Amino acid sequence: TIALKHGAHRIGNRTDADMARWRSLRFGQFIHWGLYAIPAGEWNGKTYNGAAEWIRSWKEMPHEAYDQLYKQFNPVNFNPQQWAAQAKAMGAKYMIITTKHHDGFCLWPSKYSKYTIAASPWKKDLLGPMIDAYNKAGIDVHLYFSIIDWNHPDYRASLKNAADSAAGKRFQVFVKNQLAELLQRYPTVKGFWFDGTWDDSWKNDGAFSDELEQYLQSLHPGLVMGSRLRADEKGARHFDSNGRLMGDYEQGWERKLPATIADVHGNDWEAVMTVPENQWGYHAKWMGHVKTVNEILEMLVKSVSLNGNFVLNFGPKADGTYRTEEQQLAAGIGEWMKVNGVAVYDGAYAGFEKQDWGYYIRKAGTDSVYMVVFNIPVSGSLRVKLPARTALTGVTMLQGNTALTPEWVGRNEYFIHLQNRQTASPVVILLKTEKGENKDKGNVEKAK
Ligand SMILES: COc1ccc([C@@H]2N[C@@H](C)[C@@H](O)[C@H]2O)cc1
Repeated sequence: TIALKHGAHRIGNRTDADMARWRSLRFGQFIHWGLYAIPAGEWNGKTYNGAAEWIRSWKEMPHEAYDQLYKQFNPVNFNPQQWAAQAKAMGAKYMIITTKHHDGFCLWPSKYSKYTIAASPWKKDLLGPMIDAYNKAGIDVHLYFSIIDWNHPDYRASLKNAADSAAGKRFQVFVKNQLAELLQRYPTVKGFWFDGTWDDSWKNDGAFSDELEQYLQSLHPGLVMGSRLRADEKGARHFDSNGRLMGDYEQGWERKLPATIADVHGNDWEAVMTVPENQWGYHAKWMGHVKTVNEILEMLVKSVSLNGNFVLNFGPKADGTYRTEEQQLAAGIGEWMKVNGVAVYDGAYAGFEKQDWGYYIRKAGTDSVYMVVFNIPVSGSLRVKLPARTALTGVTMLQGNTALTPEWVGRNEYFIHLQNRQTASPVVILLKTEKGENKDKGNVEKAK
């Protein structure tokens, strides 16, 4: 291995209570809200085909025009209690809010910037009421913070000369001040979700990002921060030059999921997902495929089955309301989570051989394993292959709490025959297992 001063400082996952809590929550809500919701992906009658929150970078959007939008930001229908109730009904256990996206506009009245909600017609802090409402609903809050800041005069993508370096130093002080300010104003937050850390100016100063992470931990012990914040002193990001994960969980799964358990290398990880193909901020015209409830449920369940968290993104409108598609999605997901969330919360990799019908999720630290079935075979027979010397002692269909009698096909293999093959939602079955050889305990049928 290479001697690194600013690489990973820990081998293996964090085992403290704050991280165990983050891991147990499994399902989060991302919220992208800001000035970009005003143009909503359109300008001068033209539609921007990129992600709505990137419209300032569109050649059809003059920077001056975008930078005046804050004068119109007035979310008169903002109702944080309603937002929190919707998230709670959906079954989300944590929420990540954009405090400041790449455009640099702050949703809180930062004393380090003029480009904040205080300068808008709304004037008032948006983060405080949101964090309070979500915490009251029993939902943890994490703060999204973009290092890239298109509005700040000292932001440099790269440092080409002494003047750039001086600006870069001033910018680092600004970042540190804003992050400390956020922790001081909102002490109940559980973590930061950093973004916009790909430019050379950041990548080439691994020492700063390392010191910043440690500084934030010292201000707020237990803070959970993903792998996107840091670079090591050789410019390696997420994984240091020895291939070791930096930060508390792998944060690279954006609009994509790992395929198998091998892809996560034993690390904690989190996936963040858009409802349409690629829109985080509110876009008036969603193009391409819009994910359904069952598609989202499969992504959530697959993530948990591979020891990860899954975060679904919402993009409120400029007036503070949610579009119908997002409201309906939240409600539909919540419908299923009400009955089956027990298979998601505290869920972990089961260690069973993957089958085509769906995913296994182990209730962390127990002998209970849930089967979440997305693909009922034409035969209606679900094959279950247990690890060696694991006996199956009980099978229960969650819906209706119905005991099932599996067919034992020898050694540690069973079939579970489903009577009803028509289902509009994923079917959840609870397996009780115990160490030991499978012998006919009367709770299984012998193969004929
Ligand atoms: C260069 O490609 C991207 C893609 C997405 C992003 C941001 N990360 C997501 C979580 C959103 O905030 C998106 O704007 C930034 C750069």
